[in-house]
Amino acid sequence: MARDEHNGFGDWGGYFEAKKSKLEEQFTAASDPFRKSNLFAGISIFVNGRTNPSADELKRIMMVHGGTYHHYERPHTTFTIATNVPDVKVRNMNLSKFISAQWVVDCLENEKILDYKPYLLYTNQKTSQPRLNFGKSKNDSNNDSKLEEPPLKKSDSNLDGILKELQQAVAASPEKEAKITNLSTTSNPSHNAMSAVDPGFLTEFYKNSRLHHIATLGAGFKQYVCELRQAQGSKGFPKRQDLKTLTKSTQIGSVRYVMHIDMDCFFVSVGLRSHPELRGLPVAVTHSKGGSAATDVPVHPQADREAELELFAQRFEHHLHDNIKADKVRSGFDKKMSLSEIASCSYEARKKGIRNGMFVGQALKMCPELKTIPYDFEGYKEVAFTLYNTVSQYTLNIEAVSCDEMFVELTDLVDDLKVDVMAFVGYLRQEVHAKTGCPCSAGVGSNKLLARMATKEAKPNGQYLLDHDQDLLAYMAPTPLESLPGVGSSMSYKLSQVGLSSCGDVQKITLEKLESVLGKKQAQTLYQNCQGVDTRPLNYEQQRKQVSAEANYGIRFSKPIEVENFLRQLGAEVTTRLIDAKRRTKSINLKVMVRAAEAPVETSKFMGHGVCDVINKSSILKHSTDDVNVITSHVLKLMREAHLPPNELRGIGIHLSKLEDVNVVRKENILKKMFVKITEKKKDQTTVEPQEVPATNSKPIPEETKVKPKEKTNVLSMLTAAAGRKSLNEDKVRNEPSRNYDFFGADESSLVSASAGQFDPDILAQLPDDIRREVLTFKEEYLRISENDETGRSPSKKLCTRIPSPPPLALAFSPSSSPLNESDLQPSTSKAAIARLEKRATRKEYELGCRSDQIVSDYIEELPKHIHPALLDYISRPVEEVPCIEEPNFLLQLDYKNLLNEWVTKEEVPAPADVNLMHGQIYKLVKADKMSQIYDVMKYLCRLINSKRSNSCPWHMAYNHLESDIQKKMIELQGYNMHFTETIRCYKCVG
Ligand SMILES: Nc1ccn([C@H]2C[C@H](O)[C@@H](COP(=O)(O)OP(=O)(O)OP(=O)(O)O)O2)c(=O)n1
Ligand SMILES: [Mg+2]
Repeated sequence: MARDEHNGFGDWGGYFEAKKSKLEEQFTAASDPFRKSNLFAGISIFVNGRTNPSADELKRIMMVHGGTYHHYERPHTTFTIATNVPDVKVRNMNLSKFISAQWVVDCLENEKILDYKPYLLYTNQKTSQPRLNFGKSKNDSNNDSKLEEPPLKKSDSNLDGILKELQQAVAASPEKEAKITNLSTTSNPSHNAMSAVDPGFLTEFYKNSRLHHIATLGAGFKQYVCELRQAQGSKGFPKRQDLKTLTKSTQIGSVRYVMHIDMDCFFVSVGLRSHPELRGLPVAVTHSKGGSAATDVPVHPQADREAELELFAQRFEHHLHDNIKADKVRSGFDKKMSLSEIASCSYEARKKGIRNGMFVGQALKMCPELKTIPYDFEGYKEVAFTLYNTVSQYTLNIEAVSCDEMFVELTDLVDDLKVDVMAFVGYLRQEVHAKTGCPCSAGVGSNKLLARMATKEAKPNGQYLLDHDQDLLAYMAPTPLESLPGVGSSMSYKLSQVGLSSCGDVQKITLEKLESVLGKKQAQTLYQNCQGVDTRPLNYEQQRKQVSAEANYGIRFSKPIEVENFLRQLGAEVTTRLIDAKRRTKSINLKVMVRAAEAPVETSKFMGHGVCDVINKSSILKHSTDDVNVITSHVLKLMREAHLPPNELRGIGIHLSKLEDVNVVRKENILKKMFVKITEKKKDQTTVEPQEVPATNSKPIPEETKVKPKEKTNVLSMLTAAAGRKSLNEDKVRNEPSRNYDFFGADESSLVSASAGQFDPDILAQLPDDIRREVLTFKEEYLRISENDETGRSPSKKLCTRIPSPPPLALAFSPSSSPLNESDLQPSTSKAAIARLEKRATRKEYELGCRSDQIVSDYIEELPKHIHPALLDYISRPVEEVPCIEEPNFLLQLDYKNLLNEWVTKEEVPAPADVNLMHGQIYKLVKADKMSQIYDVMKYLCRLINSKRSNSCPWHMAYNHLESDIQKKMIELQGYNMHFTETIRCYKCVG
């Protein structure tokens, strides 16, 4: 199986291609002896009609000055030289390449390649490349008859929204672009800088954010394919008729063909269309202007680049096990080098060791002659649409991956037309190149994995078929594991720890061994992948699962009101995107990047985010929404709950998930039904109004969203923790005034909704007398303990005895301990569904108001670190009355997951009795040699705990304690350690 360089034109096409190539070869051979200069190196011309100088003279000029003369127009012809061309021809031609012969003459005279734009024949904007005006009517321009038809299918109304957004995003004036570019290079940042406080910041930020453009385009094309498929009906593919002339297939029987197609150095290829003089050179697309601007970047006097980058590197190494990123960061130590990233670099640059994503400063060290070109977001969009529209003429079995990449199922097409698959691929690539002026590569295999592998072989500007009779094991063997789908830095680290780094390594071990490292599901997939097997189907109708808006540049605030204003803008932005996607959300997540305590205040990348801790907080809604007021008010509430000082914020994002289609008729709400039943059952319990009513929410909170706490301990925890937090905050603020900010009472902004540290009198008033008394007693005691803490006496014992002890797990065995019966959960009666719903119900209660686990955990989080061991002692202390569950071991019961689920989701702090019980049951499993059951139990338990709030430290401690105990027992009884794949993710209590 050799690389298929065949152009795919089959019998008739092959002749012309051969002829063209021969003429080119003759031309090249003839030119050498007469070569005077290499002025036109990398440039090819085709002369169309009469010109002055004549075609012969132009040919001679090219010959002696290193250029190429094409006797026929080729897709890769750089320019078509002409005086004018009849309209009828123009319609099928790429106008961006038509220039006057005078350009050749002037280049020769000036002895350098001049900008060709002033010589363009067919454009109404002589100084730039002709632009495709999406959404603009044909009559808008006098020259429209001469302009190429936009390659966009205009029937698509939703797409118009995406396009409009993109169009606005790329319509930045040059001055504005310059302003943003200067942000990273200005020597006096405070004068020119635009920060998130400026009202126009967000618009400006998104205009210039490449990641925003890539993400928007990628999501847009997934939606585009869906809509093309829905609009397709029974129209068929008339363009398939053109393919009937292709080489016939020699394959007998049905063989699966999946194609992966990807543009070559996409951003660079698009950019080179307006910079042909740079073809063949090392080129990179980046915000940095390159040259001295990239090697002599002014840095804030208080920024400590080395310290900051070392912190970054350590985080990459220790948390993500990503040495590549760590090395990249360390490469940026040089004080004056630009930290702008290279979005894409040409293959000539790659030969010098430059890679996409590298810092410009570092790249310039490797290749000082590297040329940098700016972004052309409009161009990327235009080419991407042409790519998708070209493929969709032949088939709609397309899985959009990103703006420059897709998978295409070719099996039906090839069967239908009985053509050679690679002949089709060649034809398609030629068509894309001819229409866009940009090369692409394609790989074909019997599944997605192999198709993508084949593309790697094909690049640049080629195509490759991984034959069905190829020895796949041998082919896959050298492939590094991290290049397989789903293998990220942390999984590849885990694998490398047990000596597995390539597919060949995995091929040599058993599946069981791999399962003990990764767990069943991941191991099975990886095992198959390493053998070239990939069972993933192509996903044609990818529904949007998440919509987000995030800014991690320019985030500098000093007052809560500024944060609030910004959140309102971001809320509006994310809601617009949600509406454009025709979706509604049920889950609102606020992601905040906060300067890490050890990170310098001034970041070395001006207005960048520097080293941060990431905090995520979410609200789960009862009903889906696309109302900007609802979304914004939840976001404000979440920010308020985070208690973060405005000046420490470095990045803010809103992520909307659990999306529902606006058009889908809602099914009966099972949860609502369940809540009603629970409420009925708990008529005797106290009812408490939700603590917070978002100030900005114009709509009243619906009756059913008001919270009914399950147990008095929740209310107690909430109230006592508020007091505790206040006291501890005061304590901390004294030592470290800029952190542990409390939005409450800090400013007269509308973020303020409660007075600091005080029990809400309204809630207090609604409590039954006995609880109120307990709360007030507890408050006094807590404050007294805090004072003791200040004087250095450990309050741990007292605190621990006051932490509400939930009922032991043993109670969970009694059906009456749950507020739910199976009948409450109609129509589903499966136990898994019950467990799921219970978990959701519990979570929902927390989100909607109680948040008891959050409050207690916050409270524990605030405790001085030295108290953690005491807390662990408490959790793991031997309990005299360990509930006696002899046989059968509940961890061997079918529904053990339900029990664990109930235990973990319902309790803020694991009760010692329960922890003891778990230890006892697990010991029995160790003794009975039930390793896979221990593995499954621990994995499930760990996942449950990790899915709790990140600061559920008592649970983290309990789990880690359990795990280390198991290892001890393993060594003692079995003589070896178990390998647990799940670990607790908490940087506060583990480390
Ligand atoms: N982290 C990223 C990933 C991608 N891109 C942009 C620039 C790329 O040109 C384009 C397409 O990404 P590819 O991974 O396909 O990379 P290229 O097309 O540049 O190179 P290749 O020829 O390897 O496909 O997306 C980016 O700016 N930042
Ligand atoms: Mg690409």
